[in-house]
Order: sequence, then structure tokens, then C-alpha cells
Amino acid sequence: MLETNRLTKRYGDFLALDGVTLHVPAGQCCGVLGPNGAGKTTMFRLLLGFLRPTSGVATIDGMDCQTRSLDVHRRLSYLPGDVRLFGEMRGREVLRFFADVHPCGSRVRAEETAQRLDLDLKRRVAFMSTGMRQKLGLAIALSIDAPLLIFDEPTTSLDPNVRHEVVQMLSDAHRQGKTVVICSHVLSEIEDICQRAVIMRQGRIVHDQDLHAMRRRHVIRGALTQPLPQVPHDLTSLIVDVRQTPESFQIETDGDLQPALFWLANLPATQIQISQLGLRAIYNRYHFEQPEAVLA
Ligand SMILES: Nc1ncnc2c1ncn2[C@@H]1O[C@H](COP(=O)(O)OP(=O)(O)OP(=O)(O)O)[C@@H](O)[C@H]1O
Repeated sequence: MLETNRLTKRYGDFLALDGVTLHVPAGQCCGVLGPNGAGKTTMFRLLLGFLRPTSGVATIDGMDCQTRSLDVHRRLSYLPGDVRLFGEMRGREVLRFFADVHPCGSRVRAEETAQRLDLDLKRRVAFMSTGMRQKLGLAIALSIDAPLLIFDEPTTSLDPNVRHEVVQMLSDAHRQGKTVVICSHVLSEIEDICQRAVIMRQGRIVHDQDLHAMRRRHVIRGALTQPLPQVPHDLTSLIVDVRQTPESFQIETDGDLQPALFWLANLPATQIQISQLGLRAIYNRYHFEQPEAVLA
């Protein structure tokens, strides 16, 4: 559905996107993560054809995002990170404008979505709060019945209840078979909605994580009364990392924990805690390390 091949964007001497190759198959929900300035929005703008790549190619449904941007736009719904709408218009007028302009738009759906987000459509955009403008952008983007959704930080400025509602609506869209690409700094949202998380840093993809596989990974921590024994041979593929100090240990596992439970229960340890590895731990590894070290 969505493909980039060595996609590169320079702003003058500055390399904002550095040879990104990404394939998001139809029906997948993919999160794009990364610190500020990592190149996420630049990649989205290249996919929309708003920017011209320095080199490389981006395609959606096999169509070049540069040369066939109009056809590409008909197949997607895009929520930009900075929603800018016509200040003089009332919410309802803005919704109707976009519903009429987009071939997959619908006035009824747009108003239903706005109602679900608890948005007052009588208010002029200029007098809306930041969160209200975000809701209006979401009502437009979520009501467009396109096969691909590209949402840049969809829950920025929203209160927790509306955030929850938006997460539900994006999950519903995915369940209906749409391809969803979301950029967010809220890791729990990516964990809740996505099947996959791509981590970007300094214009490059530094990690591509299958979230289903991540949910099978656990961290076991505890206090040691004696040094840890050797990991039994039959558990070496399950126990992927072991770290210990004289007082404590941390073990990382990848796979069904059941075969390791007997061994874990008999460790010379107290205060044993088992938790899922989680996206935060994975994200931190790539946020704090040098990209070269990460890729090595
Ligand atoms: N028009 C521009 N001219 C020069 N540099 C730019 C321009 N647009 C973006 N940049 C730079 O390119 C880099 C990537 O920006 P981008 O907006 O893609 O990051 P991002 O990952 O979306 O960040 P954030 O999470 O803060 O939204 C940043 O260093 C930014 O300053």
C-alpha cells in the first residue's frame, strides 16, 4: 500500500530524511515514533507530494507520490500535525467544505464524528481553542472513507477522554481493513492501536518492531541472595539477555514464559517481578544510543 525506497530530503545542507526504505502493507496499522526533528513529518509530507524528494521514491498503491499526487490524495485521509483551517468559517461550514471536496467525504459522517468528539460546530474556527481545532481536524480526517489514513500526532492537545475516543476510532478504522499510519509521541497509544512501530532518529529508521512479538517479551527482575546459576541449555533460546550485579539481576525473555517458570521459581532470589518489556524500554534504547551503535 505505502512504499518508500531510499527516500531522502535535504533542506539546503541539512539532511532531514536519509535514505528511508519503508513498506507498509495494506491493512496494517503502523506507528512512527521518534524524537523531535527525527524526520517523521518530512516523510509524511513527501508521501503527500507536498515536498519534492532530493532522491529516492515514495509510492502509494503503486502510484508515485510526486507525479500522481492528486490520485494519491483521493486514496488517503491525512491529518497534519499543525491543523490550520479557515478562521472565519464556523465548524459546520469547514466540515461541509471538506466533505464535499474529497471524493470519499460525507457530510453526515463528518457531523456524526464531530458529535462523537463532543465538538460545538456552531463556533467560528478563529474562536476555537487549540483542542477544539484539533477535534475539527480529526472530524474531517476520520470521516473520509479512504483506504489509507496518515495521521500526524492525532491526539495532541486533547483531553484524556477525547484521546480515548480517538484511539477507539482509529482502532475501528483498522479493524474495518484500512491501512493506518500514525505518528505519535504517546507510546501507549501506539501500543494500543498498532501492530508495528517504526522508530526514527536523525532522518533514519533505526528500528522496526513487530508489536505482537514485543508483547511476548518479558523482563524479570529481582534481588539476589547468591550468584545466578547457568541458564539451562533448553532455555537459551527463550532467555535472550541476563545481567547481574552482586545484589540484583535482570533477565529478558522472548517467547512463551511457561517453560522457564520452574527454573525462575528456583533462583536464589527474592522480590521477583515479571513485566512485559513494553515499547518504552525499546524506544529508550534507540532514543539514547548513537544511531551508528544501534544499527551495528
Ligand atoms: N522547511 C525546512 N527547512 C529547513 N529545515 C527543516 C524544514 N522543515 C523541517 N526541517 C528540519 O528537518 C528536521 C526534521 O523535521 P520534521 O518536522 O520532519 O521532524 P519530526 O520528526 O516531525 O519532529 P516533531 O516530532 O518535532 O514534529 C528538523 O531538524 C527540522 O528542523
